[in-house]
Amino acid sequence: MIIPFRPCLSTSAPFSPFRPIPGSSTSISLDVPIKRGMGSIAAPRIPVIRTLPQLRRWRQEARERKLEVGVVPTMGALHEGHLNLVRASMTRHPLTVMTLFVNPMQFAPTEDLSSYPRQLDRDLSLLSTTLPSLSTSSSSSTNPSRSVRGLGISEHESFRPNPPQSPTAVESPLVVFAPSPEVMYPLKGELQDLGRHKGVSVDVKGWAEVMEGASRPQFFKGVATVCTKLFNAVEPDHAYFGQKDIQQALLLKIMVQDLLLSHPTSSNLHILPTTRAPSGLALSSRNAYLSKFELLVAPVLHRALSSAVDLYNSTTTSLSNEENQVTGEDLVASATRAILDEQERLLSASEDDGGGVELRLDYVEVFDKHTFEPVRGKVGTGREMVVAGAVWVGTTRLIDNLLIGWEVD
Ligand SMILES: Nc1ncnc2c1ncn2[C@@H]1O[C@H](COP(=O)(O)OP(=O)(O)OP(=O)(O)O)[C@@H](O)[C@H]1O
Ligand SMILES: CC(C)(CO)[C@@H](O)C(=O)[O-]
Ligand code: BAL
Repeated sequence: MIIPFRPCLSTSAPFSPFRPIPGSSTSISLDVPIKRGMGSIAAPRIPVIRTLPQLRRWRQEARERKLEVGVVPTMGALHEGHLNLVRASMTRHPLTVMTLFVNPMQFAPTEDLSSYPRQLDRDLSLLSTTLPSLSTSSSSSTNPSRSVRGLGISEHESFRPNPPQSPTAVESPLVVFAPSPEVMYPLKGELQDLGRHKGVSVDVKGWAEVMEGASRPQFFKGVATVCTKLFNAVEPDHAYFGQKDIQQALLLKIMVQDLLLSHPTSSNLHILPTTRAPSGLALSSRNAYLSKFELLVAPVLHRALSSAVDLYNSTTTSLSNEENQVTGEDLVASATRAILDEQERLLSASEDDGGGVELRLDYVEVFDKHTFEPVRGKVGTGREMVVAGAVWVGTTRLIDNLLIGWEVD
């Protein structure tokens, strides 16, 4: 997808990510290790913000300079799907904050909080590939500063040049906010067993109990709570979420509308398309749990959802008679059939074809984009719907969805 460039708010000249913002003693700078010699290329480094006071100073400075801020909330273990969200935000706004926080509150005590992949070094080096390399020469002006000037924001260890060579201070279009659980939940206490949790939580009743919420009853309370906190902390002008977690993104739009949030507003909370592997499998941090044999089976979810969309498309385009139109039940049955067929195939398949892999259907559903109600009876045309599902491949739970009648940003 090509994301159109939109001019940044109130900047008098087009924003250049590497153009220093003049006149500040507390600007965020990004130091760049460079090789000596003409025209060498350097990998930029990403400033990491750990505390609320640091974040607030950084945000205040952005506000004073009228620089728009986009936020990309994540739990880390980054992949190309996350990077596409960051690229979109960086294309549209002069400053982007990626948040990296594995949020205990959205994991039930039985879920995978302790094993969830945490790999900050790798995440930072992947993120640095989203920043343009700086082409420079040995005659570049040098600035010995190697921290983010004035704000006490450190660069991550792995990004310190060793040995330091002529670092050049530049403004960073991208910073990472990686808070500890104590920063995000200052009352501390129980965060997973919500029956014993003391403190604030945010409940989006009526939208949080169905589909993903039916399978993961505390998931959306945890997501809504942490995103409210992240939005309060970052005060983003815009926020970016992935279609892969479509119910989450739509529910957060409803939440910011109902809480009257202004940073971001509901219309500035953007949903971007799912990034997929060539097999169709939606990229997901949890794909790292899959064995090579399970990876052969995992794309079945996308195939199953595609079969429902194909059925919808074939009936709405070929049949003018409303009597013959497809029903929500038909779409669910089509996707379910594809999963059951794969289960049957696996019973007699060789190991190299996924034989021995356990595949279980959690749910497949067609739901209305606006109400989250399951679609039943004749689907008709012009309705905005989501075909969504979840499967277990071995001990890993995977989700995916496709849209009917509408598109994301
Ligand atoms: N394949 C993808 N394409 C586009 N956006 C994605 C993709 N995967 C995740 N995202 C988005 O990235 C943001 C952060 O998601 P998160 O850190 O949970 O990663 P994840 O891959 O979804 O992890 P998990 O496997 O735990 O679900 C969310 O808005 C999510 O929808
Ligand atoms: C939105 C989110 C970062 C909240 O923890 C998480 O649910 C995710 O990564 O999708
Ligand atoms: N991508 C949503 C985060 C979760 O599954 O916990």
